[in-house]
Amino acid sequence: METFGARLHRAVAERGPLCVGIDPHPGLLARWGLSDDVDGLDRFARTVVDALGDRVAVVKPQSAFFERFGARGVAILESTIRQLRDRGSLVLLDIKRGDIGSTVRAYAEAYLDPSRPLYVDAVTASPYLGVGSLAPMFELAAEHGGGVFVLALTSNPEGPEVQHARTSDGRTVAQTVIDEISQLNAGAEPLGSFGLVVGATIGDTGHDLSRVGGPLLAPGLGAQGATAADLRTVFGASLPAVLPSYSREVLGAGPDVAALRAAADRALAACKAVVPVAG
Ligand SMILES: O=c1ccn([C@@H]2O[C@H](COP(=O)(O)O)[C@@H](O)[C@H]2O)c(=O)[nH]1
Repeated sequence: METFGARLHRAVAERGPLCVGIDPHPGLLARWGLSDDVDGLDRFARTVVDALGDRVAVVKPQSAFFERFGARGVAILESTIRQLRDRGSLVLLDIKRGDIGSTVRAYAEAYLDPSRPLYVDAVTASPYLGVGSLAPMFELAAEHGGGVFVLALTSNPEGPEVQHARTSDGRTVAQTVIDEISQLNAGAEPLGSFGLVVGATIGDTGHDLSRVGGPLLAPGLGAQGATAADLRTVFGASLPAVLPSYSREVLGAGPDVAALRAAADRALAACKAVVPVAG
């Protein structure tokens, strides 16, 4: 069984370092001339899949925008995941789940067990009930070749009040998350399956990402104000592990498929100028 880290490494080598989100905001649905209902959601998601599913390394549906429509929205999410997989992009589902361990096990089964309808390549997870509470997610990911991206230094301005707080040993909360995830990836080649979320907006915070050994998802580009050039400041020597992520910046070019592709190509070109890709 090929690990998520190995699949991601290959996908980035083939398609380039880019993740595009599917975030059907009400405002974007309106701009695309779509209704803010399940029909609009379905058309939006299908258009993104048709435009990008066969050319972008990773596509990241944002679960919240599908959950807005209840069971029918989740059914569209299921179908979107299948369509993306058929077109060859890796699917990273942005759910940011976290809970006590026994409940985390159920989340892990929902998203990382290949027999389940919402099975994806990787998910995002929140470590704020303690990184250890996510252990069932790490175990199931390891068993089935999945990946988990854990929030470390998020792109929003409110993040530092929690993430930069100091623990009793003097490290920041974020650094403890970074260090625990680094241990999970020890010895993994060419890339570990356990990643971190580190916003492109955060500037140079002095956190040590040098031993992570897994992918670093960088949201915050485009609509939140960060540029590809900012990745240099945030990641420094860890740039080769960075997976830049854009949602609204690319989606805003729709609904025309050619325009969406052109926007993704522009984003990729900007990232390629900064993020070195191993062959
Ligand atoms: O720190 C984080 C973690 C996750 N996100 C998510 O990424 C996208 C960003 O969308 P844009 O339109 O490119 O701003 C969205 O789904 C967030 O929930 C993040 O922004 N920051």
